[in-house]
Amino acid sequence: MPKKTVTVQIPASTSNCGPGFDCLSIALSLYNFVRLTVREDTVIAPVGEANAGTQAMVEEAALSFAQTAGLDLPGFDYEIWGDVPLARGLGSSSTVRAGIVAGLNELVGNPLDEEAAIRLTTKLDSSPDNATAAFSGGFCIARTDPTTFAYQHHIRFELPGTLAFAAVAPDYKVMTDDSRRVLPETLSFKDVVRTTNSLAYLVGVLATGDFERLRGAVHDCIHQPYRELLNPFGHESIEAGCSSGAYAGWLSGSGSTVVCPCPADKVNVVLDAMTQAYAVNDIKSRSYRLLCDNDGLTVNED
Ligand SMILES: Nc1ncnc2c1ncn2[C@@H]1O[C@H](COP(=O)(O)OP(=O)(O)OP(=O)(O)O)[C@@H](O)[C@H]1O
Ligand SMILES: N[C@@H](CCO)C(=O)O
Repeated sequence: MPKKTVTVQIPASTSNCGPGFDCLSIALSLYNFVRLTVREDTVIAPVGEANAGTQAMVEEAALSFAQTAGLDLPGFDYEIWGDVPLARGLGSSSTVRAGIVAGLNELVGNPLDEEAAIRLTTKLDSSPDNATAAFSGGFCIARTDPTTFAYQHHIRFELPGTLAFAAVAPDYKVMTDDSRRVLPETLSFKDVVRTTNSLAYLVGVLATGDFERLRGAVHDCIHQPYRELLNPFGHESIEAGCSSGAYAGWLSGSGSTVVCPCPADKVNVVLDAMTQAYAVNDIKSRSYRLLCDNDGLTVNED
């Protein structure tokens, strides 16, 4: 094996973007890092402490990578660090899984192309939206198989630095599994029509860059309303952001972070308003001034 140590930088992402459930995602300028160093034996070991959950997540990703690539599993030491908050809807679990897959792929000579690596990460993480943005960067539209929901392909385009993303992560966690359990089995025809219209319009606006057209146009009736109980004051925070100059707002992924796309010169005032909506209800929060990451994950040999 020619390479011994690689470090992968992986962007966070805000998925769904309101109406684009499980298919839209925007990579963000907030990062996690995964460093892998090949060992002489077959052990997979953390550098320093790691909890059992993280160890299991890394081992599962490594085993699946080896099976998919048709290779013997190399032993390696791993380190994971970065700024993406856990269980806050900014794709933290996807960053870790994508980092392991991309790092191992590089160490063994890149047997998987990007689409195969995204497919594997989606299989591990069940989030085609987050996985696509983590690898490709930019604004991504993921296509999944209509029967199995397995990842197929994606389309991506870049977003400019004039468009900022005000993100506020309240001081409570929401696990994706819990947030999917509250979703309904069936939906009303009107709710699907409303959401589909908004989804198509949102993609059109982001593709053409006339962001003013987002105002009042981004609605979701198929998952956000059902997730409100798990995300107290998220709706109020989005409303406050929109009233302070944001173009729109949505629950990021499965929550708990809320994100408002806004003109870059308004991001501070928007963030203040969004944060205040939690503060008046005695909920602490962390705010992030972000841009779209148009590069996606990068792999560097140390
Ligand atoms: N940096 C990390 N190190 C170790 N484990 C992590 C890390 N990031 C995420 N995880 C694992 O993933 C779980 C969170 O995954 P989950 O899918 O619920 O949230 P998320 O990825 O932050 O949100 P979303 O998928 O909605 O964007 C954590 O509880 C932890 O077990
Ligand atoms: N699209 C996913 C993202 C979370 O991983 C969801 O909303 O459940």
